[in-house]
This record gives sequence, C-alpha cells and structure tokens, in this order.
Amino acid sequence: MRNNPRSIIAIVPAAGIGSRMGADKPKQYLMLGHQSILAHTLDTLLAHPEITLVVVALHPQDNYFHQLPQSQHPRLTQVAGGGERADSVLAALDYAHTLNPDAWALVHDAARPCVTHDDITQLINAVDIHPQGAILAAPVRDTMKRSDANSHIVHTVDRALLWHALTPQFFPVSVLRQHLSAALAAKVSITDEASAMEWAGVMPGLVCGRIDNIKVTHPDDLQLAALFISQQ
Ligand SMILES: Nc1ccn([C@@H]2O[C@H](COP(=O)(O)OP(=O)(O)OP(=O)(O)O)[C@@H](O)[C@H]2O)c(=O)n1
Ligand SMILES: C[C@](O)(CO)[C@H](O)COP(=O)(O)O
Repeated sequence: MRNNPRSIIAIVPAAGIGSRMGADKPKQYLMLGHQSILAHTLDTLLAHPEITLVVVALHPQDNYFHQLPQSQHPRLTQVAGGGERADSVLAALDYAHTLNPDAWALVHDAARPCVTHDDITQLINAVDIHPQGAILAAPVRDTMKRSDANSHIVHTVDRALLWHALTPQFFPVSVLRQHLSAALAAKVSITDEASAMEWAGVMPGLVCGRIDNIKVTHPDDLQLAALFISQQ
C-alpha cells in the first residue's frame, strides 16, 4: 500500500551567488531560452500535481526574484537563505514546519532546471519502499580512480556501489529539520539533505534518476541545460 504523505512542500535553495559560474549575476537568474534557470525550476515544481506549496530561499540582498512572474504565484513563499546551502534549506524547513510539521519536504536545487515530473513522481512513490526518505541519484558510469595529493593514481575504486547524489531529496519536514539543525550545530559538513540524515544514523534510499537532471555549476553547463530543456 502507498504510504502517501499528506502534504508535500517543495523547498528550493536559491540563495547562492554562483561563484564557479563567474557571471555578472547569480547563476539562477541566467537565461535558458525564454526564461531564467530559477523560473524553469519553479514552473516544474509548481505544476507537479502532488506539490502543495513551494518555499524558495533567497539571498538576503536578492534584487532579481521580484522580477520573475513566478514570484507572484499564490502557492509560492520566499524566505531569507543563509551562508551555506544547508542554512538556506534549514530556513525554509523552519517555515514549512510552522505551516505543517507533518508535511514532507521535497528539497530541490534552484540550479537543476531540467528535472522532470516523472522523476519527481518516482521519488515521491519511493516512500513505499523507503519510509524514512530517499533521494534521486545516478549510478557512477566511468572507471573510478583514487589519487594521492599529486594526481597519481593510488588504486581503482569499485564503482558498483557508487552513486552521484542529485536532487530532489525527499524527507519528512520535522525529521529532516531536527537532523539538519543538529548536524549544523555539530559543525558537520552537509552538502545535501541525505548527509544530515546519514549523520543521524538513517540510511536514505537511492532512486535512479535521469542523468540530464544536471546542476548548472560551470559556464559549459548552460548550453547543456538549454539542450536538455529544448528536448523535453
Ligand atoms: N548559501 C547558499 C548557497 C547555495 N544555495 C543554493 O544551493 C544550490 C546548489 O548550490 P551550488 O550549485 O553550489 O550554487 P552556488 O552556491 O550558487 O554556486 P557556487 O558554489 O559556485 O558559488 C543552488 O541552487 C544555490 O542557489 C543556497 O540556497 N544558499
Ligand atoms: C545537493 C547537491 O546538488 C547534490 O549533488 C550538491 O551537493 C550541492 O552542491 P555542491 O556542488 O556540492 O556544492
């Protein structure tokens, strides 16, 4: 039987500055075809039938978001993000918790505009077999090497059990909020939501997602993301 979450709140960390992109504005506001990266991401989440609300975490000095048509959407709320991605996610979780502590959080990077509804649905449905939560991920395809500090190969790592962590990542709001805030208080490095759950002893599920759900990180990624979006 489907363990159907009562309410699903999408949380979108969008408070980064895009230092690796090196553009004249934060990368989430760069154009991909007719609209910005963030606008694509928000449209996909807002149009998903199981997502009730989208909470977007913005840089406190953000001067771009109010220009997006999506900023006026009745099912979208903004909160101030923090210094690291995890701080931004926690700020949005705090807000979501005041609305509905029993909701589930679907945390998705603003910078992954190519995510599809099929992948989101697949992740939500995975709660049936992963009741503590799960993430989209992609199995490593290439031969993997471990190096020393001088870029010499030390050995070949078995790729069979290695995955790339993607987003969305799907967890109960109250549990994720508790583990994320405890991990941050303990000064643990948290690069995704699953890291906080793992730190607390939970073993989240891995759901095989599409490899075109890329994170736009470097300038080259823009063309690739534009191509993927044009093909969807
Ligand atoms: N303090 C931060 C840092 C990042 N993010 C968001 O987290 C996602 C993934 O982060 P990343 O790709 O690293 O984005 P940036 O931090 O903007 O990029 P860079 O690390 O190159 O500066 C992005 O949607 C970004 O906006 C955030 O909400 N708050
Ligand atoms: C959450 C994440 O997108 C998973 O791949 C990623 O960890 C966040 O960004 P970063 O490039 O690792 O800083």
